[in-house]
Amino acid sequence: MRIAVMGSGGIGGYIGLRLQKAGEDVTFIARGEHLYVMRSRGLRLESPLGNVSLPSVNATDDPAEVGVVDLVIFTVKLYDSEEAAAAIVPMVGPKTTVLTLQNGVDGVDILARSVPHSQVVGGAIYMSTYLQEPGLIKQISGMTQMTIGGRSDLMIAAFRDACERADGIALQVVDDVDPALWMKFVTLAAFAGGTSLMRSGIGAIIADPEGRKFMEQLRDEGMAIAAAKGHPMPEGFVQQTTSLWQMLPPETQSSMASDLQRGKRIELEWLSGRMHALGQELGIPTPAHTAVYRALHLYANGAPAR
Ligand SMILES: NC(=O)C1=CN([C@@H]2O[C@H](COP(=O)(O)OP(=O)(O)OC[C@H]3O[C@@H](n4cnc5c(N)ncnc54)[C@H](OP(=O)(O)O)[C@@H]3O)[C@@H](O)[C@H]2O)C=CC1
Ligand SMILES: CC(C)(CO)C(=O)C(=O)O
Repeated sequence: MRIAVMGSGGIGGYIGLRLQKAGEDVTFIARGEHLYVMRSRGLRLESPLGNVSLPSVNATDDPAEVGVVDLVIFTVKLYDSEEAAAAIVPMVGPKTTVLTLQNGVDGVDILARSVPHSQVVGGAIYMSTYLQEPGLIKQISGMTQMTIGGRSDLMIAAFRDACERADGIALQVVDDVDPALWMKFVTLAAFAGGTSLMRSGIGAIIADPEGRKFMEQLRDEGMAIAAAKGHPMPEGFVQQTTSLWQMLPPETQSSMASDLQRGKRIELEWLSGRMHALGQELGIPTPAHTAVYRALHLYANGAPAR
């Protein structure tokens, strides 16, 4: 199958590399220095699961040059979504499926403003990867799980076969992905908000009684919002998140926290910002998410000038 990866950073670069290694025809859409390095030296992965090197990859910054593909894997940050969604249109024919693996619950709707809603599939991915330097993806834990929708979609069936042949991707395909998206949203909005605002790995936060309370508040607010939107968290969710916080290596923090530390833009608007907005719409108080949103808003577009 012909696959294009729109946004070849931590997640897109990782999935695209794994699929090309498994024999798929992959084109990476990228820009800047990363594109230049991929074109001249290929793409590498450093991973606890084993390092991988692709000396040669197809990479471009121009989706029109690629033409129509079978599957677009959409992995730009949420703040780049509107522009990137408009840019993929030349790669989307009537039989193309567009799979978003973005965090939050807005990815599908943003894409559906540029391509037909019926061709967009959502997915929730549990993985920790980032672009360490141009041409080099770093994976910092062995997590490889993703749950995506589109069980009756032919392109998703082909994608599932490709993932089975590939290393380092544990894929589950379901009919209705909304429960998985909302569960990740509630979990991640708390994790990203807490580790970003408290500037620490999860271990130190939950060892501190007030830090732990704040994490619990973030989680409980998310659960109330999700339930009011018709997506209650499953039985045992509270215990599950508590165990997750305890099991993760103590230094673990979210991708939003590491973007914040590196002075990059952050996906605040679609995580705590979305919880805050939904709280206002539904009349549900979200004091912890609102505090995260307001306190980090100054940094949403990258480190402010001093
Ligand atoms: N990284 C992780 O561990 C996880 C991330 N996620 C989610 O996955 C999504 C992607 O995150 P992540 O992979 O970390 O993001 P990255 O920033 O690592 O990668 C996104 C890439 O897309 C590029 N890009 C953006 N717009 C365009 C464009 N128009 N044309 C070409 N390239 C473009 C960016 O380039 P540039 O740098 O120049 O802007 C960047 O290289 C996010 O929603 C994130 O929340 C989910 C689970 C875990
Ligand atoms: C918590 C984690 C690593 C899980 O995939 C994540 O989604 C993120 O940090 O953005």
